[in-house]
Amino acid sequence: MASERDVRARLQRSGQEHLLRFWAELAPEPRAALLAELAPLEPEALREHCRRAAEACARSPGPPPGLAARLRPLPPERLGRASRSDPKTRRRWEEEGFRQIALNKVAVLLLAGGQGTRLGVTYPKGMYRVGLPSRKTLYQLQAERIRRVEQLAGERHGTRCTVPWYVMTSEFTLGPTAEFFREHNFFHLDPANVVMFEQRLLPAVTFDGKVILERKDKVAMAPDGNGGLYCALEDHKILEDMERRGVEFVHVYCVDNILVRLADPVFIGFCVLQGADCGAKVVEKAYPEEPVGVVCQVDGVPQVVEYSEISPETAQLRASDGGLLYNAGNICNHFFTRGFLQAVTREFEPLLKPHVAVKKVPYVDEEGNLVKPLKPNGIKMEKFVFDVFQFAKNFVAFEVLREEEFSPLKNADSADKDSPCTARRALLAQHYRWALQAGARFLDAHGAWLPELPCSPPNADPPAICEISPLVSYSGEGLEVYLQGREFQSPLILDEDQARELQPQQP
Ligand SMILES: CC(=O)N[C@H]1[C@@H](OP(=O)(O)O)O[C@H](CO)[C@@H](O)[C@@H]1O
Repeated sequence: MASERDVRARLQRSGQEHLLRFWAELAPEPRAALLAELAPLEPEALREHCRRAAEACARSPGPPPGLAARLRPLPPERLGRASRSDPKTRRRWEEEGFRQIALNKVAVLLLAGGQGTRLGVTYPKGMYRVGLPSRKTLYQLQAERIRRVEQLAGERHGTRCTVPWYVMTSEFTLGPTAEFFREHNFFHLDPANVVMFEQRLLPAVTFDGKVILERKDKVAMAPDGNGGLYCALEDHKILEDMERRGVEFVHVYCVDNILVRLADPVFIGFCVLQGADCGAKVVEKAYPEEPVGVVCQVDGVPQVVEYSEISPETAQLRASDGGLLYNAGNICNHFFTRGFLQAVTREFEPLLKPHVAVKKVPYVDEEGNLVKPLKPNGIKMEKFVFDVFQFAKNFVAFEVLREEEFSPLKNADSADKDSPCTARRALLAQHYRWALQAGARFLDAHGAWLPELPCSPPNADPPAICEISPLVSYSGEGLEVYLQGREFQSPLILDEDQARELQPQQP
């Protein structure tokens, strides 16, 4: 283990010796913990990290000057549309996607290192229950969609196949996530096909470039953003694991979208048939200030401009058809070939520029008191997963329907958007639509017909509660055998047991 002297000397070189200012008061155990935390910080890198943070913070907040003039919408040839394509084309994409899945060439990778601060929970977001009748968590829904897509691909191609699930966690989420998966028996996935790995943490820094002490014996550390993925892939030899398994295509997604389609065959097939090395799913932005990044071009190169970095004037610009000019909302669902990820980890990662987030970071003051600041006092530096798009040789975007594929869980129920309540409604409304399309009808408690969609306002509960297990249907397929011409009273919970009961008996 590194000695206090070594660590102190290194900290001096990076201008951060204040981190040991409570050393004399610490007992042996906290001393060891602090040294263990400080020892891996390279002096030059730490000095540079602090310098960049202070410098970025000194610049005026908001979009970089001149950005607006460099932006253009994505050209139409880079944009595919799931909803506006003819059924034959869609089917071709889907078939290709299933073919690749059946060949075991597709993996999913979950970005789950975030701390869920806006949602206000102390545990990983994936463990959250939005209040579905089944009481399923986000993790469970995702696991079941993986199982179902494996099954569908396997049935089509007469084979058994696997979609490995890579889960990037952080120091904050690894322990509880791993335990949760174990407690739930990996949701009946083979644990050998669930690979958890940890992203790095970086110290939070004050506005004048000093690393913050959270306690006398602990540095305030934060995950390095979802773009920390690329270092983490390298740190944990994840691309080698993919290569061993024969994985060629990776669907990367973030944990909070309740409607996420894992390894979506339509998206995968579209990207593969386009010969893309990198792709992003998008939805039409709902309103100019919506907190989603926009997929566009900067100086002719595909990029995402994050919602925190676009000016309100630019976000409000209209195209000639009256719609938003920057309309392609990023839903954090990305496609990468393994080859592209390899090029990123080997070559491009150091070129990714960190973004600055100004946050309230609890700290210990000069007298040793713990302080919970009321105003932002610290800087966290984060890389963004989509910042690698600029290095793609063939980038494509793929537009999907919001109501079918995007309802993120960001805030607590006190907010009117992107909350547990809106996520639950989005899922239940979707399942109600699927059930009606499959020929079900719903009755109220008095036996009267309940209305069919679309009739309920977007923010209301659907007329009947209907929840369909992902193990029964991945994206609305195959429901007619259970539902066609049948009447149900709300709630209908169509899980595997219920499906067996509803299945027509073979003579
Ligand atoms: C760095 C990053 O990936 N930001 C993403 C991500 O935003 P967060 O606010 O960080 O959750 O998810 C949004 C979609 O939910 C997407 O629009 C945005 O661009």
